[in-house]
Amino acid sequence: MSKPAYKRVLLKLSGEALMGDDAYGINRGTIERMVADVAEVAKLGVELAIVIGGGNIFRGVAPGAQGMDRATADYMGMLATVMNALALADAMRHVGITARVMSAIGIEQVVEPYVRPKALQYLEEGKVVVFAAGTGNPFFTTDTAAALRGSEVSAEIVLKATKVDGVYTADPKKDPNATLYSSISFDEAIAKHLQVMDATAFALCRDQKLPIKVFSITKPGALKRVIMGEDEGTLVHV
Ligand SMILES: Nc1ncnc2c1ncn2[C@@H]1O[C@H](COP(=O)(O)OP(=O)(O)OP(=O)(O)O)[C@@H](O)[C@H]1O
Ligand SMILES: O=c1ccn([C@@H]2O[C@H](COP(=O)(O)O)[C@@H](O)[C@H]2O)c(=O)[nH]1
Repeated sequence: MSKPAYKRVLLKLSGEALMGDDAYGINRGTIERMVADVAEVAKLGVELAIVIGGGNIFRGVAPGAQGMDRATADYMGMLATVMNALALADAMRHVGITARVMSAIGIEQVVEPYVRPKALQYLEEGKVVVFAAGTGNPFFTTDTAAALRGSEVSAEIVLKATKVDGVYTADPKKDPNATLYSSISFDEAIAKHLQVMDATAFALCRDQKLPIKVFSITKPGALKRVIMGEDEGTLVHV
């Protein structure tokens, strides 16, 4: 039987994808499907560190944040990711996966703080680690948190599980003529201002020689195919 292509990965899960067809929030069926995909690869023995986005909650409250100072709005966004992380860990518990949530901002009564050696210990023990609250700093994104935590835990690759099936020449949701790359270099993705991830995340991964795979979290079996090293999504490389 073929073996997974990776021993340790950083999986960036789209917050927005969690809302499924709803206007915002967490759709029960969607989170269950996502967790079933995660459980399938965790059971293969792959060490999984997860960063979850917050768009499903944050974009729902965004109109109320209009006129607010940017840093305050960003802290609200980070808190949204904590809610998603808690929901994700709870859904994993239901399917027999042990997960630990670690937050980049101090809210000890709710979740334990991010401590790198502890995160590494959990991964070595086979627990799934969910990194909440992004980088802990405003003016960043959870994509950058994925690049940062992926580098810190020495993941072999960042897997960006999102709503589109890879990196396109333009946003495929806006441009019907956009075409899919099977691979692209960091320099080209940055130079072409491809918005599928922010430039800070691309630059950090490039500097750390940490490849990124962008693929669809809504496509059945895609996560497993990526983990098995099969042809799926777009590879962003040095
Ligand atoms: N060149 C491109 N190729 C692919 N997708 C692109 C491109 N440019 C823009 N996009 C958009 O980027 C989106 C993915 O990035 P985004 O960070 O917005 O979402 P996410 O990471 O899935 O969600 P969240 O921020 O809630 O975690 C896609 O849904 C797509 O519409
Ligand atoms: O390091 C970070 C991560 C996130 N934020 C804020 O949270 C929201 C939601 O994150 P997404 O990456 O868009 O899912 C983001 O828009 C920021 O406002 C942050 O400030 N710092």
